[in-house]
Amino acid sequence: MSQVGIIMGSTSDWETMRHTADVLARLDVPHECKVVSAHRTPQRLYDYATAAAERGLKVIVAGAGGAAHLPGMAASMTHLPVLGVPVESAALKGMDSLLSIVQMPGGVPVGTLAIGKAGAINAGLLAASILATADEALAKRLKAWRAHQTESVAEEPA
Ligand SMILES: Nc1c(C(=O)O)ncn1[C@@H]1O[C@H](COP(=O)(O)O)[C@@H](O)[C@H]1O
Repeated sequence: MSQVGIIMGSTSDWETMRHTADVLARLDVPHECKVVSAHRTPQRLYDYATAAAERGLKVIVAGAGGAAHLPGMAASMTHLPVLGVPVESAALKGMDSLLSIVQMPGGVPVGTLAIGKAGAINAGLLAASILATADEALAKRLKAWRAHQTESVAEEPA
């Protein structure tokens, strides 16, 4: 059963959001990936967000670009933690996505990550960290990931 639901506003977001899926796969965290849009498929979003907790999901990662209302609207319909990834847009380089996601009204939180690939990677890691608070084996895998990352940073620039 999937623990993390990765949703995105369009198939065009996959190039970014695949990094979230990749991190979760490497950490052996069961997850699912769906295209769901607040704007284009509002009923699909309603059905997804309202059923998410019952289906056993623990965290939702929502990526969207431009007028990125998807993470906030998902958060409005579930008590699960929602992590928002601002996808880089062509016109405004993702500043529009970032500002659409980050400035939520008090009472409906979205944990907002950085624009683009780094945000997508960190959303996967953060989702895993949340799950690891109740999963010792996953916590060990996350610690190993960090250790490997530390070891792989070169001491010399060239
Ligand atoms: N921001 C949203 C939402 C939403 O927030 O519901 N639905 C689609 N989109 C975004 O529109 C951009 C362009 O989509 P297309 O490439 O399909 O034209 C995508 O980055 C998507 O996340």
